[in-house]
Amino acid sequence: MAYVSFDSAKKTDFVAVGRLCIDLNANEINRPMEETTTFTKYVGGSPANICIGMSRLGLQTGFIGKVADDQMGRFITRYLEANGIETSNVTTDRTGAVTGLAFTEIKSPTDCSILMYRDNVADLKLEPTEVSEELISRTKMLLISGTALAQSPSREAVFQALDYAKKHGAVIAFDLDYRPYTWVSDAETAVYYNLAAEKCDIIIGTREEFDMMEQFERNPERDDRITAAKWFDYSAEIVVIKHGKEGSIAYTKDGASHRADSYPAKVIKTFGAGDSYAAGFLYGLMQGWDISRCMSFGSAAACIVISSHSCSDAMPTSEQVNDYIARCERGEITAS
Ligand SMILES: Nc1ncnc2c1ncn2[C@@H]1O[C@H](COP(=O)(O)OP(=O)(O)O)[C@@H](O)[C@H]1O
Ligand SMILES: O=C(O)C[C@@H](O)[C@H](O)C(=O)COP(=O)(O)O
Repeated sequence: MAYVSFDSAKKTDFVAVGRLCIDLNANEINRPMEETTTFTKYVGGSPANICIGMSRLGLQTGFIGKVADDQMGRFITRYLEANGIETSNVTTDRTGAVTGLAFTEIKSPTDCSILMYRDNVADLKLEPTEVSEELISRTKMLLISGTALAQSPSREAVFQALDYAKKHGAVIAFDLDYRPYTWVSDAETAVYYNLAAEKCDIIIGTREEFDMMEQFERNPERDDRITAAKWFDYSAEIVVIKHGKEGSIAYTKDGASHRADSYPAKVIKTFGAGDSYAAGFLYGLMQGWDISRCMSFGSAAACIVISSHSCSDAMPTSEQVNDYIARCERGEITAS
């Protein structure tokens, strides 16, 4: 059964709005940042990673965002273009804002952290007037990501994109992508996350991200079913709650739930799991697959990325994901 339907007459499959940044991933893995001296540069930012993932999977994609007027900004735009992503709505900041940097620390496969440099970043300067209604009008699915709600004018730009998506019948997906350091207060965070989530058809987040959104509500047992049920009174058709290595659970508006285990992986670092899972899951929905198959495909995509050094550059093709699932089924891959 299809929980969301896509307008096949539209030319563009998928557009993401929000953060375009740089990841600098430690080359010396299994070491704290204090002892790390070299890094490899990749395009980063959660919505950018998801969009790159969708493009690798073979979809027609585009991005709505803002980059700094510097070498890093041009590196990002060129990488998107090289990956077949339409950049007509990637604008360039003219105020001297900088590119956001994420330095990743890989202390062990399970102990990873991210040090973000995000003062005066270009991605949060996207203006609502810069959001292209024309692009959204020809797009089957729009993805928003929570960090873009952290500050004006990017916050208003996201709400403008949501308005255009509603007006033109695009399916709206929300990857919660909660990064505490971009926000001023917990209350402000919860209020804007909830306002945006009300408008979305598909909501994907970790248990901890939903906990943040529920700080004014009663869910003492942190019950996934209670979390999901709230959103079916608004626009949601599917709510996915991720539990790291423990897998994920998806609830649908008809009251059903679907659980997916994770696949084994030789983990290098855990970041990037959520972005690749989202790309795989949303791609599956666009193919008309049932929810369990979408979750399984997302889970395998996540394993490929966490077994790799990068997030964006490691986003798999559908052949790679299918091959990974087949190898797991044959018992050829075991956990690290
Ligand atoms: N250590 C792991 N081994 C195998 N799969 C994992 C692991 N960590 C995460 N995953 C997969 O990635 C998905 C998303 O990961 P999760 O950590 O919940 O999201 P996020 O990266 O957004 O915090 C999980 O549902 C699971 O399928
Ligand atoms: O989102 C960022 O700005 C950083 C990402 O590019 C980074 O690699 C990462 O943290 C991925 O996040 P996840 O998929 O939620 O683990």
